[in-house]
Amino acid sequence: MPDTTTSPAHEAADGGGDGRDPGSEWSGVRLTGLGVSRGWAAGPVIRMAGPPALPVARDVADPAAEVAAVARALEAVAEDLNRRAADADGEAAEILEALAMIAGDPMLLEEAEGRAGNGSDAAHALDAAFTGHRETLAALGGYLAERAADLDDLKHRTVAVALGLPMPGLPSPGHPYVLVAEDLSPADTAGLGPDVLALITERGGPTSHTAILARGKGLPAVVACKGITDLPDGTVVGVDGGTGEIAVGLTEEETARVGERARAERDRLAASNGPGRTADGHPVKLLLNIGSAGDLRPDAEGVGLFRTEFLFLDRKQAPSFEQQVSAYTEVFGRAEHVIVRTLDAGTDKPLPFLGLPDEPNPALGVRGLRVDRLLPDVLDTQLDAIAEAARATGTPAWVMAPMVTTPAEAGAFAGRARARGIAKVGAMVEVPAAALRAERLLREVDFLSIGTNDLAQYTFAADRQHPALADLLDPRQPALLQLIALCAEAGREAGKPVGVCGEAAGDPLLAPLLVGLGVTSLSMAPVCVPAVREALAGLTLQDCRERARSALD
Ligand SMILES: C=C(OP(=O)(O)O)C(=O)O
Ligand SMILES: [Mg+2]
Repeated sequence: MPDTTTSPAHEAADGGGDGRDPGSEWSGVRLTGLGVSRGWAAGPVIRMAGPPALPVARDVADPAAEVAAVARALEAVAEDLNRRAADADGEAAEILEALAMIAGDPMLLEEAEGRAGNGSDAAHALDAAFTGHRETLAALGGYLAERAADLDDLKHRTVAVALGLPMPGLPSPGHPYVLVAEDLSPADTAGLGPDVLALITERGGPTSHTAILARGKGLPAVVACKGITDLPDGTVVGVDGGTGEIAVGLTEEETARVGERARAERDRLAASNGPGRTADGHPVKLLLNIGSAGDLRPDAEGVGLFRTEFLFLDRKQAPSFEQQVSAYTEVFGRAEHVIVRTLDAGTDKPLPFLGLPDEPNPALGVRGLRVDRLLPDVLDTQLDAIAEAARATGTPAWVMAPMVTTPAEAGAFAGRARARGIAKVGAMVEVPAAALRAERLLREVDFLSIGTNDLAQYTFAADRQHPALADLLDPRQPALLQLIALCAEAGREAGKPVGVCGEAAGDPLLAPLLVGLGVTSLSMAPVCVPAVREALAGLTLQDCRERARSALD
């Protein structure tokens, strides 16, 4: 593999800066998707393989060769998992080691070898052996039944090896690469290692949680890119996460230039600092959207959205009170103002440990605060843990609930939070019903935070993950702006803060418009702060208001 890689991804490059688009200078074939996380990168693509399809059983001429192939496949999978475990730490390492042990289980080997010795080809022998073990575990119920999904994962890996296909799951080629996938789960995205330069998916939408996680990691990302999974592994591409342009077959010189541009842009934006304000000094708090303490930045004005569910995405067991206290304490100890959002599970953010039932229409089902209807203990434990972390650090906790729909829900949530001594209680506005009743909501809570990602999804009845509906989800749509204006007006009358924490807040073209509508803070991925600060500093409050007025028209 020639050394054609560059890694601006981890340098928090932002493509918005000097107005030049390095993509416009790239030669060769182009593919286009939706740019969802700005920054540039160049390097060889590697596709994330899906589970292998089991072909029709072969006639076996040499059973001994199949027996040997079975053993080799199990060994290769165990070795790969152990290698990954050595590179990981904490819980991830423990999970990988446990999986490696299952792959090395002598009973499994004996079962699969027995089938291969009796005339099955290696892939079918492995498939049958894993399926048998899975059924046994599922029948035992409880914790062991939960391990059944692990066996499916191992089965897919070993069968892929036996068929000579790449193992499914995140690749670990040992060099930097651009990750290409049909789609990625939030857990896959959260687990991306430092060798991933950028990610490109064939499906996905601009406000999907995969896009949000990529932005949080400062990783250039393009979604809804048709044809990207047809590229052979190793093809060198240039990625512009701002425009969504992918240049295929970049030259070495072009690759090097991408790295230089990204570095220069990073340096330029790093020079911007200080609190958010317009040219005439109107203050607008610029806050961070984080998923863990690792996303914090020292120069920020605080955290406007701590997505606590991102801490627990791939867990099979509910996090304990103590584990939560420790995670929240880590953040409270390092930031003075933190708004914690209680767990927002469901639809595109599955939390397996909750064991929520499958639903025909999950985005309209039991998600966010509604999970409390089925599992009230989960919210109680989380509020206890937040209150304890606040006490331990002396940081006054601000807490808000996702997917609040009615003032009664807001009031009930506020009552439970206040009973624990939580300083400020808020509601997210993500459902049009909540925006329409913002004034009533503010009788129950101390602040509102507008989640434009979901508010757009529910206002326009357009799935936020749907690549073909991005135009409907555009937050410039007057209907959405009108709902935001209603909330801001209610906040002004009540004398209570109303912020925006959806992805719109981090867009330097939209941020002034939101300020013009009257919102008091903008919370965004850390990588977006410098460009938004710069955009606000170039306009007066009156300019912002005029932009808002013409957008509403
Ligand atoms: C901030 C929001 O919440 P999330 O993206 O996590 O659903 C939103 O919906 O805008
Ligand atoms: Mg939301």
